[in-house]
Amino acid sequence: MRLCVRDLEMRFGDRLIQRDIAFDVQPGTIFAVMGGSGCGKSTLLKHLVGLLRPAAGRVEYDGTDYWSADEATRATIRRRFGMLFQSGALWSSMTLLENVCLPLEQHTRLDAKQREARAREVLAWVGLERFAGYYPSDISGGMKKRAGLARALAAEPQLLFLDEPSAGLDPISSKRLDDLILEVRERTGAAIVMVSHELPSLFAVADDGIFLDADSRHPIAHGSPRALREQATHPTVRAFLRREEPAAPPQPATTP
Ligand SMILES: Nc1ncnc2c1ncn2[C@@H]1O[C@H](COP(=O)(O)OP(=O)(O)OP(=O)(O)O)[C@@H](O)[C@H]1O
Repeated sequence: MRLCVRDLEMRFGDRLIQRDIAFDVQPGTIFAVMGGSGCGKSTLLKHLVGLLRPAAGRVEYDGTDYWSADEATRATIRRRFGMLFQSGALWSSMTLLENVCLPLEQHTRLDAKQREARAREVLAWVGLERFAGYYPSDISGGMKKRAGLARALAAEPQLLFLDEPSAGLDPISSKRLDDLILEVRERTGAAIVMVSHELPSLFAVADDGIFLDADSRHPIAHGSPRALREQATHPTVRAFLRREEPAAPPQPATTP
């Protein structure tokens, strides 16, 4: 499924978060949403998945404007999404298997046996087949992220939204998750939109992306994180991707 965003403006009440956002994400592309803390990355994801309505502009899926469509069409579009949100923790009272079965109950017509088979298949894919009967409290942070990814993948989404997938993980678990994300793209051909602060992850997986600026409240760069690291001229983008010190603001002239 192709995602196309045009002239998007996001507000909370009177407060402008970002404006003039425009980009396309083709199937099989991993697209990064970058920017400093509080610039509106998670808010953008919520606009893309239909949780927040844009103040202006369009979010189109395969040419259909999400917010102009009727509710039945929107629901059909949403069924093609898989989501791994920061706050979208696993249900603590359910085993990993039950957690992964849940979206299959909601979004597919598979019977109980087929659901379990599919859930075991995706758990095996993320390396958690032996832990299907465990509760989230009994596994590590990295394993929880992988279980969350399994749940997001269970119903074979065409578009996968990942909010800070590797936040809080050690470098080895983080690298493992990056490899999984690349494998997901390889196996499913899904488009993946990912919010991340983790530079190694961004450089390893993303093919394209957008950089949102918290000060000017609009995008200031567009391209793959690797290319932007080499070519971006904007000091904020360079500071973020190259860990350079931002340019010092001009100092007022001092008079003795
Ligand atoms: N429901 C809300 N109501 C009002 N303001 C909000 C709401 N959610 C977020 N904000 C504000 O919108 C701005 C953007 O928040 P958002 O969480 O999207 O930033 P972010 O780029 O994802 O930040 P971080 O990298 O720290 O997670 C912030 O100033 C935040 O305080």
